[in-house]
Amino acid sequence: MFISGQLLWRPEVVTLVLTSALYLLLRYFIRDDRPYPGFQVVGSIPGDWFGMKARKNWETNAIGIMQEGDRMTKGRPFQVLTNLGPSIVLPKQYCDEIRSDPRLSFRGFIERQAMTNYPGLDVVHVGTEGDIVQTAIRKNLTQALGGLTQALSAECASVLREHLEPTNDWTNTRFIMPATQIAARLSARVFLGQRLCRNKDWIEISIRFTVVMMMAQDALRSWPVFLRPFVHYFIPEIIYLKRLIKDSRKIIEPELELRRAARPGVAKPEDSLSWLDDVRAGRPFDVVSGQLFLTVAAIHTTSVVLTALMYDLVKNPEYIPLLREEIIWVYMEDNNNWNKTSLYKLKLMDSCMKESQRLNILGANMMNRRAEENITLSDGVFIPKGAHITVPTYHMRDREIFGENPDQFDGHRFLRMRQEPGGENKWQFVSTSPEFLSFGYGNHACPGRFFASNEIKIALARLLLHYDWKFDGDPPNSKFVSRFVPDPETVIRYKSRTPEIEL
Ligand code: HEM
Repeated sequence: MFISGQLLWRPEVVTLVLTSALYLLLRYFIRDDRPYPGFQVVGSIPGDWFGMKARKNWETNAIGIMQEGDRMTKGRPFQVLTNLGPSIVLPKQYCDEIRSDPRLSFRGFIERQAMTNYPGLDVVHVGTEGDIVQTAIRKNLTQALGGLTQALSAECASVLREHLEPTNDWTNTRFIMPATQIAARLSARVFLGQRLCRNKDWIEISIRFTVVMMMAQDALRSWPVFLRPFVHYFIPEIIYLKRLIKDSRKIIEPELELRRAARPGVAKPEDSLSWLDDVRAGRPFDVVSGQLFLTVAAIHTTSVVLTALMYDLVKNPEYIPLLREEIIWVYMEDNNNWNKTSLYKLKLMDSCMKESQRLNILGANMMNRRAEENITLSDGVFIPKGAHITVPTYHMRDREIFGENPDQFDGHRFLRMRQEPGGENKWQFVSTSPEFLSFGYGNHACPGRFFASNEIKIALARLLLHYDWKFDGDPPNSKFVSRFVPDPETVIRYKSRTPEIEL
């Protein structure tokens, strides 16, 4: 007892104890996950001082927590402790009120999610300045889409030759890999143009960038808030991310210089490199960051949606011959060509795509925004400046909205819903509404969804006409329950078939 008492007062032990106490105090008081006043917290765990268990709970059971919140508050707003910090959950009846409120910013959400206050991670912030990317997609890309179908289809054929080699035997593919290549190459075709779209280094960077960025965010977030300003310089994932940005500059900037140096009057290539430069109209804007932001927004989202769709079709193979028939009919009706309206006519395909997206939504919550001012909603709910809000998506399996067997894949569901009065515009793959939040809703709803829709249709037409598909064993599923994440190890099987028509 006496010896241990003496030991306790040795200077090194006292220093250690005081340092540890100071560390714990700082960690407790300087944090970014303190709940907001005035909203019931759902999903917290007593004694979980640093919110570690609550974050884990959110990761594995976000839908369950929000459904519990809905039950506890009888449909009123409440808050949850997400892995990014607290968020106020507004049920879907608030969607129309908040959709266009300029005081609710998407950029603020990105700032917290991507930790854009740190060099390297700030690339998505730089890339979204002045809504230049968003305008270029809304205005230029969407208008150009009708004329791009043939070029994208040819690009897709080239990807498939390389990544789903022709074979007469049933062959395994980890489908997320070719799906990612398709999304990366088709995106590169419209983002960087013909000259750079097959540049292997760029394709590699564009696929890797999002993954490294997410790893870098996780690595930094694992440090206590007060240490982050010191440690971010030494985090290997952030150092690697900065290298990828530098490498991107080496690829994109010479092409940009060439175009800027082109003689006036010479037509510029139709791609986002030109559009971003046009839309910025002399305003300072880093086009390379803009392109990297676009790859983050476009590639893994599209490849995951395409993968979920293929899983659903191999699980429900009765749709494959019906879809083939529709593709052949539309293509032949349009004089053996993809013209401006051909993809719109693929209505069963559109319905299957939407059904798959309904069942395999990428997030348990959407419409993530930060309040840039104090806001009082029409029913008196007060959202303090700086608070983050979000809307749950679990109602996308609601029988009252979507009809019978809402947990089962029904490829005709949205085709039927489109035929009901007022349904034609509401239930297309690209339509957004409070009931269907896969592309978000309102001012910041995904502007790239029209391009994503075309990419998926073009790719699926080739995947179904040129290959047969099946799976052996258990049906392929998502890695997580609350959001669709394909397990990269999941294998489905394919073999070549002779297409009835040459696309
Ligand atoms: C199927 C694939 C895709 C899905 C599921 C998807 C989903 C989303 C979602 C949920 C949002 C947030 C919307 C909100 O909070 O209201 C978003 C935003 C965005 N998406 Fe997509 N997206 C996809 C493909 C693309 C593509 C291909 C592009 C580019 C061509 C793109 C560009 C963007 C941009 C720029 C934003 C930010 C909008 C803003 O800041 O206002 N997305 N997307």
